[in-house]
Amino acid sequence: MQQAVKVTDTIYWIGGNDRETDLFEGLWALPRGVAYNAYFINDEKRALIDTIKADKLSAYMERLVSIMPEGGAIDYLVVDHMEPDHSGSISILRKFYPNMKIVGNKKTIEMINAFYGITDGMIEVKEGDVLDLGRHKLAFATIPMVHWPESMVAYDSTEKVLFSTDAFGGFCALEGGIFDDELDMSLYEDETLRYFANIVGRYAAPTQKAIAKVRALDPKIICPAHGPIYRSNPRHIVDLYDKWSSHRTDPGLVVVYGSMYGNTKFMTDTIARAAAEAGVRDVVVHDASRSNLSYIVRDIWKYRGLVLGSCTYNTELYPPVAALCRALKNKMMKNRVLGLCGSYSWSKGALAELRVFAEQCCDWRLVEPTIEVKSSPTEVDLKLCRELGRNMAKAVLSKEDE
Ligand SMILES: Cc1cc2nc3c(=O)[nH]c(=O)nc-3n(C[C@H](O)[C@H](O)[C@H](O)COP(=O)(O)O)c2cc1C
Repeated sequence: MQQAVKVTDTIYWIGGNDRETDLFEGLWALPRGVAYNAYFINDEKRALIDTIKADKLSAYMERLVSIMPEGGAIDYLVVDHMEPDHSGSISILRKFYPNMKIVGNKKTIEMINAFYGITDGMIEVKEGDVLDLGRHKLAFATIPMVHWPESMVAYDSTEKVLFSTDAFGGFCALEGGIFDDELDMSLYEDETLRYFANIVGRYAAPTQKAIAKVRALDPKIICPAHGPIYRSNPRHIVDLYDKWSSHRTDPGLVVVYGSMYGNTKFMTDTIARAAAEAGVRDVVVHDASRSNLSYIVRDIWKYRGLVLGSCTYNTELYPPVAALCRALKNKMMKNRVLGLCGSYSWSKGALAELRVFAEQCCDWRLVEPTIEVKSSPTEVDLKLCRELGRNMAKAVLSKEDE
């Protein structure tokens, strides 16, 4: 039987790892899996913090019963977030523990009804309300749009433990360790940025508000709904989320191309080489057809510069590049510098669409020259590519664009 893991003497991790789902939300690659964290507080009143994706319930239940007295009851289920990877087992848990009260805010309660048809046995909490479990007192704070409108955190003031739901979460299953001091955090930081950029990033402004609330609490342990539990350095993950959600970037360049026969790729490779020669150490090149969008978006979130290159496809932008532009507009990223190039053979199309994209991203600065090539780049075109690479390097390394 799988065992609960102690977070403190009376708080336990009862989550599960998912290495079977290939695409989170049907979109985002999960080569290293994802963890769904949930917690149990063993006090005079027993409380669960969140449930788990329905097909992972057996792991959750095994861990829970490993520390429950036989036939013991659960008094409360706190629902911090209604996305089904956390709420998916509410109905079955309610059947298992019929007297368990479900604790959520007004929006949570509406959603529980809409998702699971549950209308009774609920306790509505508001900002600042406290649930008394005995020794532990759980205070609730809403963090709307991090990641859904009903998202809230629960803070145990007794042990200074914050249950932070999707805030401070990350991809990657918990590989043996579950705490920040037990894991290779360089891997988890990459996977946490990839999670932030793709799942929470659009809601950067609400994330900033959530961070202000969390800093005021100054928790000793942060227990997110995905990824490691932060107990050795909880401020570090708050600082990282703060950096990412305030659009602070590193001096690097992401180069993304959409190319069928290599001509556009030749242009973007030439730009990347010129940027490297001009001193940009971090240059990341993505083939838009092959890299999962989540990695491209992660790297664009990290670095200051982006070069987009696309061939023309049936009068339009090449479809994987169009999908990326659409995703980037949705993310509302700020404070980036952008270079563009495109190719065509008869009617043009790709570069014009990239220029429209640049105008729509009003917080991005367009770096010249933009380059449009007919079929294959000539020596003159390649010279312009090298010029763009050097100008991107200047913009990326300049302090003014920070
Ligand atoms: C299926 C297909 C559709 C294309 N549609 C257009 C088009 O609508 N307008 C145009 O000017 N060129 C069009 N082209 C030509 C390419 O955009 C052009 O040859 C470009 O240089 C190819 O770049 P690449 O080598 O990076 O794939 C098309 C090419 C293909 C294979």
